[in-house]
Amino acid sequence: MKGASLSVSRGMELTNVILPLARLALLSCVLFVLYKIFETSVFTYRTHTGYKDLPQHPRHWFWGHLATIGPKLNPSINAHPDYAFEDVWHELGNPPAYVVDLAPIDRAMIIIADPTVAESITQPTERFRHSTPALTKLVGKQSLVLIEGDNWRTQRRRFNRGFAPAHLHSLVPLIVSKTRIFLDRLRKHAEKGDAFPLKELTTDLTIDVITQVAIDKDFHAQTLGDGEGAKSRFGLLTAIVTMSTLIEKVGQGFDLGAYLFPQRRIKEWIYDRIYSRALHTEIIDKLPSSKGTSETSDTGSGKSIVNLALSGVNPTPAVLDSTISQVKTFLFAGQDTTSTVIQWMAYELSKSYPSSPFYSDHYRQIRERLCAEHDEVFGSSDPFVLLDILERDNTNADELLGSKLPYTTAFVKETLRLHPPAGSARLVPMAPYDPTYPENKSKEPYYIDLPAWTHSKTGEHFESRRVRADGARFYNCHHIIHRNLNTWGPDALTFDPSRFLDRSGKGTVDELEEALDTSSKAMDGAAMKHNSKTNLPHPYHISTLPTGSYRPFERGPRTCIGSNLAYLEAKIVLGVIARGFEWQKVGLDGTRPKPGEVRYGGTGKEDIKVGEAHGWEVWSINNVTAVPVDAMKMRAKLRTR
Ligand code: HEM
Repeated sequence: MKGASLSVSRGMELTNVILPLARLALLSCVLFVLYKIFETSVFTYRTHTGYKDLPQHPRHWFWGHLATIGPKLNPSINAHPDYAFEDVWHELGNPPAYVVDLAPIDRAMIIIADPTVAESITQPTERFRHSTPALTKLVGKQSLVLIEGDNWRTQRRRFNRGFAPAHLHSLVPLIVSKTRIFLDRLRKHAEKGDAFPLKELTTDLTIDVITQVAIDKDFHAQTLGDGEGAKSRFGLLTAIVTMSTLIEKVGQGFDLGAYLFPQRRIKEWIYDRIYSRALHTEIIDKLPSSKGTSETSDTGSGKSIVNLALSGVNPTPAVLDSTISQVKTFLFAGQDTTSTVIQWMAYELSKSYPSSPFYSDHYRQIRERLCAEHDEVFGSSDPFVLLDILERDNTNADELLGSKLPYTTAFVKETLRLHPPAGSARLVPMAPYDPTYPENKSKEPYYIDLPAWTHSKTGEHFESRRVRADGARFYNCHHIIHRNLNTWGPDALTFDPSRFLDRSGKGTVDELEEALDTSSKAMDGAAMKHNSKTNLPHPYHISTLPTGSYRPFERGPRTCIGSNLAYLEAKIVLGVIARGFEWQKVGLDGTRPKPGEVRYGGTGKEDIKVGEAHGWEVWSINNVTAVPVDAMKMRAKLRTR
């Protein structure tokens, strides 16, 4: 009896504790839902009234553009949202910018197709000293991509040294040694004659390069088998790849599943811990105080980006934490992007062989010109001799990989024009009050200037005007900007490196950048009249286009820190894959297309529909950056001369 009354009183005690807690939890949920409804209503009202002066589809009074554009952005369509944005842009008559109003599900997004509008978002202004705040979601709250203001400026300065061309050129032998392993793996596929996903090889290569360059550590991504060492279930390399699949993607709208079932967040948290801990060990171990020397390294170079960033700095816990965040960003941003460029270069080369459905003399001549340049600079005896030359003596790597290879540089640039791996997403807090950015102090509305434009279908002319656009997300859609016929001319969709050569056909990256600046100053920013009598290698040559027409690495203060490294890697690899191999794009089943037949490289039924609709062989999907849908399945054959 006594025992029974004891358990009753214990039960009552428990009820007394649990009930108030349950009530509190319920109240919090109700308050949270009410807050969300309030926030959504504010956005819905403001976006419906605020952006009415921007070109757009007809809008539903409550659902905005969700009914018309939402289905095109459905993540189950296995294609990057850029294609949907491009479709809508054509439907609207190719305006300089237009609005996609996703309220009440998500913030409105202003899609930018015109270089001058893109420039206004990314150049410094009085309100945003380092350009409009970034929006990209990336690993680590302290990531260079996410931080703002003076914090960003200090971090960027610390790391700029490690990405400067002079420093990177000193690392050429190291990049070459990694490229040799890549070459061996390619050779094996060529000997077997099998169809293989090129992405596996290129991503392993870029991971090897970026880990070595950033922290001076060789993780042997190219030689480790799956499940071994850093590629084991909880290894660093697995964490890098897994994290990139978990990051929230801009342009995919509100994900109810992620809200209700937070498994993804938990997985993200676990892999982030693994990632941070492994890097912590690497970075702390290499601190002078840990081993009594600052020159510890796998390669003995002691010149990693982290070493340079930490030299002369007091390594406080805050400094180390932020350093780890930056390294995480470099490891993430430095592999997929460059890997993708290499894949598209091989794809563009494949069009120069008769087995491609897109084969023409135009593509064959491009390849011949590229290979002739390599023959001239490196000698024609052995297609891979450039690796020996660059490894032996890197004192003139600058000249060899720069001014001596103008066509190679132009080829890489043109690949980045037609296949940009990333756009740029920015966000302006809403004035006078933004519930999601209460710290925003500005009470001023934000405006963008739309240049005059003519509707491509109706011919209707619209004068330039100033449009209120605060609270919106801006998306500089590099995919559209780089394919804009108004800017790049009628052959904008054709791969042609000559757009980037100077008059003599010999130009360096630096000279070209200079040409860009000079032309912009001389040109008043407006679209140019293209004079076919000028002596330029292409009628819509880069030097005749408005400032900011070409922006694969974005422009302004927050331009990509890794662009020099990406160019360097891409040019060395192009030197190997252009002369050394014959490329053939194949479908997922690896079979060879019949002459004139277009093969699709998708992953399922939906993909095939997407590809068929556009006549594409391969296209991009959204993996935070844009990556080829089928991991670029190819066949490679050793070239005989
Ligand atoms: C072909 C290769 C690459 C492309 C196309 C590319 C593209 C871009 C773009 C478009 C941005 C601007 C993002 C925005 O405004 O939201 C950016 C920023 C950035 N990229 Fe790259 N990137 C490449 C390679 C790399 C490499 C190799 C690294 C590092 C090792 C890197 C590190 C970064 C970082 C840290 C930022 C942020 C810079 C800042 O805000 O100060 N990227 N990149």
